[in-house]
Amino acid sequence: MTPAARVQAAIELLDQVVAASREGGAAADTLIARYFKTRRYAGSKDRRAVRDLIYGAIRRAGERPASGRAALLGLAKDRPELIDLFDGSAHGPTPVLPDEPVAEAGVAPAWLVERLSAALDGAEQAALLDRAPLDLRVNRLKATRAMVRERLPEARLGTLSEDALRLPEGFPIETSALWAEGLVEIQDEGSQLIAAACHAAPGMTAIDLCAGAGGKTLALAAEMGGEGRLIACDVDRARLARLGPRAERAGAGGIETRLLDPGREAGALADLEGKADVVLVDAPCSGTGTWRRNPEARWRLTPARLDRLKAMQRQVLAIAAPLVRPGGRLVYAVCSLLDEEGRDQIDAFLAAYPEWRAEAELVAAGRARGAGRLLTPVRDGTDGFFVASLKRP
Ligand SMILES: C[S@@+](CC[C@H](N)C(=O)[O-])C[C@H]1O[C@@H](n2cnc3c(N)ncnc32)[C@H](O)[C@@H]1O
Repeated sequence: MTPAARVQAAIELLDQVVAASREGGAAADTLIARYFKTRRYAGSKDRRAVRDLIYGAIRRAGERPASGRAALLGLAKDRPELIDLFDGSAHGPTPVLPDEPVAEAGVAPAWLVERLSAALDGAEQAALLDRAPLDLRVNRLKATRAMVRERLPEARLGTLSEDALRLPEGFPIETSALWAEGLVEIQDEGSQLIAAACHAAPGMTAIDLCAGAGGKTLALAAEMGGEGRLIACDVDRARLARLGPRAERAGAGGIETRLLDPGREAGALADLEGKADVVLVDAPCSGTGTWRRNPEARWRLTPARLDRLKAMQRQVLAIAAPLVRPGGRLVYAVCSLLDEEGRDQIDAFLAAYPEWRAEAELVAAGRARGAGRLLTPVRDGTDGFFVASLKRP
């Protein structure tokens, strides 16, 4: 592909990304993969260059742009050499007209910036759009960090979690034997800290209430060493079904799964009431802390969707609390830096359950925020999270 054709491909794909963000369509990565599946003439260098243009344009535009072309013209403000490629050549973009729309630079839509500003300064907000490294969690059921490092000299030691290794963005770990043999899992170091904050140990009963595909369940399983009861629950059948093969690869046997019926969760969990040493509530959230990995997510969020997510968070907290045994703990986490999903939810929980206590020592990272802690890309080098640990008397 010529450089101009790459720009045109990026514009076409950005059009799709913009439409998908408006209509609840597929993620940018999926759209890019689909696009190149039918364009075999594009080599790996072309794909990389187009991808780089697309993500550069997405990261730069805070508000959802009017079109793919507007998004790319926005990027050209920072990379003026791109303007020369709007040359009207056979596969390239048409020349730029006066007064064409150009996407403005920004961190996020204005309503979101206003809400993020409660907890984050400008630098912390901008870092939400940095490029993320690739973090691994060494699976203690099968390996030690030293063993893995010997086979993976490119990896640096994570500084916050004792199981973490860090690789450069884009490292093809999923094609490695280490991954196929279940010695490592892809997991942000912040997620690893959240699982560690549960203090799961052999012999315990632990419930991962919002387990999804089991990223944190597998970390809990490694802590428990196959002894005790680990129950992974979710309302999403497809996500929960992905846990089985992952657990097998990780050598984590004996994990129970429970598919919950929305609105009837408490009934399905009645036998576990007052039994859990720890309940992890990795609640559904806006994902403002994960924009480094999917920056177009900020064009998808609306105030109404955020309200629905907050209602779900209140609901999963209310489902979780009765499951905790006296003296046990509930660990609440969201990959969001909005106070309304983090600090304020826990303030409301503690007002409703005044005898419960927030634990101050929960992760050796981040900064205090209300009754919990906030992890941020700029300070901790992790995705953004709020986490709190609540002890039942
Ligand atoms: C942030 S994701 C979990 C990610 C997962 N813990 C991990 O580490 O990969 C939140 C999950 O909560 C689930 N969820 C939403 N409402 C729920 C409910 N009422 N009960 C249980 N799970 C729920 C969603 O289906 C979603 O998989």
